[in-house]
Amino acid sequence: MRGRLIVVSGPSGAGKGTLIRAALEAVPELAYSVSATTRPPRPGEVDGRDYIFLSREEFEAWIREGRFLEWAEYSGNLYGTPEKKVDELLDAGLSVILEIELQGARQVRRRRPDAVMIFVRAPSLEENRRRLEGRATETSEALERRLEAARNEVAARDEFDYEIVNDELEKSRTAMIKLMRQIIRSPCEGGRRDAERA
Ligand SMILES: Nc1ncnc2c1ncn2[C@@H]1O[C@H](COP(=O)(O)OP(=O)(O)OP(=O)(O)O)[C@@H](O)[C@H]1O
Ligand SMILES: Nc1nc2c(ncn2[C@@H]2O[C@H](COP(=O)(O)O)[C@@H](O)[C@H]2O)c(=O)[nH]1
Repeated sequence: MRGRLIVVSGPSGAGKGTLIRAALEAVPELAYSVSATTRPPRPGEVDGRDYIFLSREEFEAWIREGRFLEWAEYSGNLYGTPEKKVDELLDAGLSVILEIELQGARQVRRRRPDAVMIFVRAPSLEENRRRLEGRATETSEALERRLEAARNEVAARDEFDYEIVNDELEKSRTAMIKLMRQIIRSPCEGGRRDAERA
């Protein structure tokens, strides 16, 4: 049986990656879609595992060749989901998580109406700011750009099927794992489904 396509979106710093890592460790039927980006690697990031790091010219060639399921410009860099790999994983019976921002999530929703859409946010924008500051991966200018984008993203949260408010970490990890198991078990019906808030 083909796996489910699962989009996890929400502001930068909300904790998407943290919750996705917990779900990948706990649920063997899940796979992670490795995105391509023109953003430079952060210390510790590995090409092919965290991202496929491309130059802008290479990324634009991939766009022309139709290799992306979705792509978007975010905070001055390009990000995109290579489509072929996603379909290979789905055909192998795995459910595939896309960790992507809002413009990309909307594209996936249009192109793959059977995708399940999950929104992750921090309990407040102030807490989101604290997390981004604590992660210390952004310049102050980039951090402000990400928080500006976060305001628009939070305003769009009703476009999603499920929402996880990532407040207390252990509780959110448990909610994410439970939700992933529930999605994997549920039949693929296409279109929107009843949104049980996580
Ligand atoms: N519930 C939580 N309470 C406190 N800190 C958290 C919580 N969840 C995640 N964090 C921390 O917040 C920071 C941002 O988390 P993470 O990198 O997972 O966010 P993200 O949404 O994946 O961001 P990006 O979209 O930029 O990749 C990290 O330092 C992480 O350890
Ligand atoms: N539209 C897409 N957005 C993506 C993709 N891969 C990651 N992202 C999102 O970009 C921002 C910034 O990520 P960061 O690693 O620089 O912090 C974040 O919201 C990611 O979810 C993608 O393939 N397409």
